[in-house]
Amino acid sequence: MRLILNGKKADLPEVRNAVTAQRDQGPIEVRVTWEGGDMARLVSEALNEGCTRLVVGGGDGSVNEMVSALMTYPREQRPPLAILPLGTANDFAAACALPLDPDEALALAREGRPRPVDVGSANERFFLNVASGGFGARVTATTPEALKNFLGGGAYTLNGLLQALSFEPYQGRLLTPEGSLENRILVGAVCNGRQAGGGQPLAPNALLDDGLLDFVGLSAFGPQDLPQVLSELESPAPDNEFVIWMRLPWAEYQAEDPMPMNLDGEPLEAVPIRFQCHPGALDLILPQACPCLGG
Ligand SMILES: Nc1ncnc2c1ncn2[C@@H]1O[C@H](COP(=O)(O)OP(=O)(O)OP(=O)(O)O)[C@@H](O)[C@H]1O
Repeated sequence: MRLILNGKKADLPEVRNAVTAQRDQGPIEVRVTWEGGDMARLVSEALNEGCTRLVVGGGDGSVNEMVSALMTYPREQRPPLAILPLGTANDFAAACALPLDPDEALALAREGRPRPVDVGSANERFFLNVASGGFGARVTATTPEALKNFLGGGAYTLNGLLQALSFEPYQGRLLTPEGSLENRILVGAVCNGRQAGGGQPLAPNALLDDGLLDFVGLSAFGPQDLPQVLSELESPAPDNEFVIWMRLPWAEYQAEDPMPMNLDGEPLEAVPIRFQCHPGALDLILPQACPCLGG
């Protein structure tokens, strides 16, 4: 088993102790990144040396780098991957109920059963967790709570929704296998995992192994639409007018101007953007009781 660790986290005593303790159970080789780009090189080295199980130690950004590196290899050459969550938010790991304790995470990495999971892509870039767009791409302390939480199941506030009225929406078209949808979107997300932005549950029912991505979004609305928006937030349905909920294998966003996107924490600005689900593209080691697995 080979652990590729984000160098930022390499000195954490709990990581060192966990590796030492787990070495009683069997060998763990450790490699450490120094900067962006090292992950791809270390993955290449691991595959050349015949590694049969990889562990990525870091936050969602490191997981994304690992997945992006693995996706450049043919499916049969991608070894099972485990996650040692060491980020601040660890949104992907948290939604998957992965152990946050390094000892437990490494034990699961060693003993756990690999499960095939989907990987998402936006143009030529990959994401394992969530691609968020519009205002969601730049979720900061000043983002109105309603936009951060609008799909979070009641976490939004009426005041926040009123603030959303002042935002300039992104005018575009979503081309899907089921047809084309003209939209003026305030915020949206394409979800393989369930949560992003430090615990925002954007797609609380998304599954990692359904071969589909959850497209969620909030369309621009006027003051007169508020009751309708509130009722759609309460009970999301596919035929909603303002709150978008769709499960699709792919969709393409077309627009005059690019919408800022954020793929597992990394920025992307492009038009068009083709979102694609790659079913079962990766074997991930997940807990037995992972809520994000359907099959
Ligand atoms: N030794 C290092 N020191 C600093 N940054 C590094 C190092 N090695 C890799 N990186 C960078 O770290 C980033 C990913 O880190 P990480 O996964 O911890 O991010 P994150 O999800 O933003 O985590 P956090 O939640 O801690 O902010 C990548 O952009 C990568 O280029």
